This record gives sequence, C-alpha cells and structure tokens, in this order.
Amino acid sequence: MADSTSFVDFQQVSLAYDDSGNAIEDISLSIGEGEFVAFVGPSGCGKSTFMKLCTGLHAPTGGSVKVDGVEVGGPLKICGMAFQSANLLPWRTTLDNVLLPLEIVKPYRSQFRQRRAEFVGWARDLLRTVGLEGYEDQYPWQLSGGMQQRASICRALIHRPRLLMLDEPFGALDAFTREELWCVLRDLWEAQRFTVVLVTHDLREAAFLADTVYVMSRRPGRIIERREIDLPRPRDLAVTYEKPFIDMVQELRNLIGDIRSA
Ligand SMILES: Nc1ncnc2c1ncn2[C@@H]1O[C@H](COP(=O)(O)OP(=O)(O)OP(=O)(O)O)[C@@H](O)[C@H]1O
Repeated sequence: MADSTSFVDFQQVSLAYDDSGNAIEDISLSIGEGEFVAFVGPSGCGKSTFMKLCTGLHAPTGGSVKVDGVEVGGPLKICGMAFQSANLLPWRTTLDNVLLPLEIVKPYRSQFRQRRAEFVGWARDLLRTVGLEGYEDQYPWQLSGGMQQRASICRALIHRPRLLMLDEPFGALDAFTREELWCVLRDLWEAQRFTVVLVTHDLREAAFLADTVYVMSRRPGRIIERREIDLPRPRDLAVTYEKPFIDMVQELRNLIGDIRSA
C-alpha cells in the first residue's frame, strides 16, 4: 500500500499556456510515495499537462507543485517516463537504448565509463524481467511494437526513479499485448514500489493497475472525481471479468460520458 505521507503535492494548481485561458485549473491533490494513480478524462482535458507540471517540464501559472517536499523548479531527475510511442533510437541496440538514461542523468553520467559493466547488469536484469532476454543486441526495428514498449519501460526505470510517469504507454498496442504489459508493469511495481502516474484513455487499464483513479473534467481540466480502487492485490487479469470490476469501470465510463455530453 502507499505511504500515507504526501510525495507529490498539488495545491490549487492552474496552468495557462497562452492567453486562451487555463488548460488546467484549481487542481489540489496528494499522491503518497509508492502509490499508483491513474488519470482519465476526455481528450484535451489536461492529463498530459498534469504530467508536465509534475515532472517540472512546465511551471504552473498559479498554485504550488511539490515533489518530495520541495517546490518543483525544473525537470526532475527522480523521474522516469514512457509514452505511447516507444521512441527507441534506431541506431542503438535494445541494451544500449535501455542504458541511455545512465549516460545522461546525474549522478550516473559521470560514473558511466567506470561502472559500465555494472550498469549493463542492471539493464540485462530489467530486460529479463520484462521478457526480453535474448533481444539485448537486436535493434528496435527488429522488435515488435509490444517488445519495443517493454524496452521503453526498462529505459524509464534503469536509473531507479522514484516517480514513473506513463503517458498512454500501451495505447498503440493490440488488446492482448496491452494486457500482457499491464501484468509486466504490475509485477515491476509490486517488486520496486516506485510511485506511478499513469495517463490513459483505457478505463479498464486504470482500474486494473491503479490504487486511485482521478477523473478530469473538460478544459479547463479540474479533478471532478477521486476513486479509490479497493480490489485486493496482487491483481490477476481474471479480476477484470468479475462483477465488482465491471461495475467500477461502468461507473467511470458513465462519469466520462456525462462530461462529454455536458
Ligand atoms: N504547448 C502547448 N501550448 C498551448 N496549448 C497547449 C499546449 N499543450 C497543450 N495545450 C492545450 O492544453 C489543453 C490540455 O492539453 P493536454 O495535452 O494536457 O490534454 P490531454 O488530456 O493529455 O489530451 P489527450 O487525451 O487528447 O492526449 C488542450 O486544450 C491543448 O490544446
């Protein structure tokens, strides 16, 4: 379970990109260390904007964003990120793609040459955990979409971030691969208990993976519902065919339907 103290803390946060008004407005919430939260809402409601604020890629125009007790003032080093597109570098092998953050992020970058063998060990361990053992020397174009996304999750985790930001990471995958990767992510999170912020359009994904689901309104995005997912852990895919899960997803779907038609 999540730590009860606040790790990510938003107080009355707003962001206006330009003079067209607020993209998100008056967001106050608190995420505990080790908590898995998901954000859902209609397109354009500000889910990705929330992530940019959380990671320090954008500063709020109102309110305060703190991570680990400190006001966020620039890009955070304790973050790992993965997106809908795996964005692996085509000229690097899978292993070298996964190692990339260690070449860039402090404090690892200054130690990279010296500790390379150890870091390669970390990368191989992660790749094994997500089922990519044997593919370390393949190039991204030799991997399927699902395999590329597995590698991208390894790359997001290689520098042992405390906060993992996932922006629709499984959105481009077929349903079977997507569910397989839910389980990969679930197992990594169960083992390492980093804090996760997942943005998704898939309500089943949100309900299966998260401790807490936040539903956002249309622009300007506000939090209109906070839903705790009280299904016991560890969760197996079988849970997604049971009534409590189906009812919960239906409730979320109705909420978003109401927002869209409002
Ligand atoms: N760099 C930017 N400059 C100006 N406006 C922006 C910028 N990025 C996003 N917006 C606007 O802010 C609002 C929120 O966008 P955001 O990408 O956060 O929504 P989202 O919920 O992630 O959307 P989707 O579900 O479609 O991915 C949208 O109206 C969008 O047009």
